[in-house]
Amino acid sequence: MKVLSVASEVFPLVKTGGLADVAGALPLALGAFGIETRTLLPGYPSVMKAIGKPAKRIKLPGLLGEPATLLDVEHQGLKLLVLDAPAFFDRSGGPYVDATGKDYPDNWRRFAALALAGSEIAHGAIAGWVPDLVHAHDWQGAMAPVYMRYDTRPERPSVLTIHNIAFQGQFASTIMPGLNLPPHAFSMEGIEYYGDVSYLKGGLQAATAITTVSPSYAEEILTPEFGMGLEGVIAARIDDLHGIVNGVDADIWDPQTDPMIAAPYGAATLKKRRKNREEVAKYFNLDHDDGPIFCVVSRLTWQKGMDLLVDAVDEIVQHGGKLAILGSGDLALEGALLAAASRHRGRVGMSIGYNEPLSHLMQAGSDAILIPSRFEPCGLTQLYALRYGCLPVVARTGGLNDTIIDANPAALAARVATGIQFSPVNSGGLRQALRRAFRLFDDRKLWTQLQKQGMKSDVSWSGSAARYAALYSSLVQKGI
Ligand SMILES: Nc1ncnc2c1ncn2[C@@H]1O[C@H](COP(=O)(O)OP(=O)(O)O[C@H]2O[C@H](CO)[C@@H](O)[C@H](O)[C@H]2O)[C@@H](O)[C@H]1O
Repeated sequence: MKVLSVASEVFPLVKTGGLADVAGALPLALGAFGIETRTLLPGYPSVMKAIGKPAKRIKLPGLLGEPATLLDVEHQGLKLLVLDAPAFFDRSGGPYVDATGKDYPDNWRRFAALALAGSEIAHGAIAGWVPDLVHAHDWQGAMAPVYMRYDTRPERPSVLTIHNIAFQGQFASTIMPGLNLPPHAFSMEGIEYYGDVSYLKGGLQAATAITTVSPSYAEEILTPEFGMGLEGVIAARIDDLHGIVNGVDADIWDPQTDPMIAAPYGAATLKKRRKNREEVAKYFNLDHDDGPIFCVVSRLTWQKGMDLLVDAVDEIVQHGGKLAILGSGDLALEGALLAAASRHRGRVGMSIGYNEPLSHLMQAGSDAILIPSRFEPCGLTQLYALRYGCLPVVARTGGLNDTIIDANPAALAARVATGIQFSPVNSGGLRQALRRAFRLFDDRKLWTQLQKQGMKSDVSWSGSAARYAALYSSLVQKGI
């Protein structure tokens, strides 16, 4: 089977968050099920620089009036179709924001163009390679099923995956004439949303099936609390909704072979973690004592519960713990955490920014990772933590609920616990979870047992890739 994946970021070429990890790893895992995935992604300058000479260049008819070429290239095992469309993607700054952090004003055109290219590929733009199905990711890819639906040529099945419903790609209706869609697409059944245009809503209506990245989150987004206004649209499609938990690329995230950590180790050689722990302490200027090192690797946002972390810092320090934070995001949260770091020198350290190698070292050298998210479609950092023997302390929500087994008495007795879950997700809940973590850490034998149980968890892609493969097959067999 041939599948076209449409994503705005793909690891290792361009990453701002978990979407890139999934878009980079899932195609490789699907190979084992006889599925050949090609991934369509924007030709940002960094991507254009990183890819070698393309095997083929395929000229597309002008995309929304701009010249565009597909570069057919293989990169680290991934088959890519890089959309070389300089009017949209050749600019300094990030994938979505300019150098000052402001959204590009033409994001609506940029990601409509990406999606339109996906639809053109589905309709045979590449001679000899017509996908059986298109798999689009998040709002940036969501218009691919929309363009396919409103095309007069025969439609192919499509899947839209929601990685984060908080980002919906909502724009003023004045963009309609620029989208090259028939006027009736601006309707309840199409992309109209409270008088605006919503790419995600349009995709949810047009895609043959909808997936999200954990079973719990699939249930949560049916409620007003988590659906962010789209709960009604999703409820109407409940028969086509699937929750499939993410996996991790087990080759990249392997403490036995990871070149980004100070000392490799495995479940049988946990003592070797110590060297990584020392390096984390050194990097963050933390005291070299036995108090547990908690870490945070995250976007610093309300979603991730970083205001709850601000409230919990003093508690960590009072109990003799230490905290290493890597992240960036909301300026007020950055400021509050920096203030905590200067208030607690030697106990709290912070690195603002995005640092992939450091994130690996922190998983390898910290004792526990804190993930107090208010909502978490899946979450990947707790899965990396399981692989690295770094105990996840997580909010009981979404994928965190589905992937971590709380160290309650029954789970401890059955020797299946892999972390700590807390609820309600508020400052009190997090502080209570921290107190539990300190108690467990005091019993080193038990702590080691928890680390080992976590490291035994199957967080690979194999089970979930099988579920995607089965879904694709059923959709292709059923047809439109
Ligand atoms: N400062 C930093 N430096 C280095 N690395 C950093 C970093 N900040 C974050 N990261 C990395 O970025 C990724 C974040 O992935 P998550 O799944 O935790 O959340 P995100 O909200 O981006 O993804 C959304 O999509 C994914 C994929 O489906 C869902 O798991 C998730 O719930 C959903 O919110 C991880 O690989 C993490 O290590």
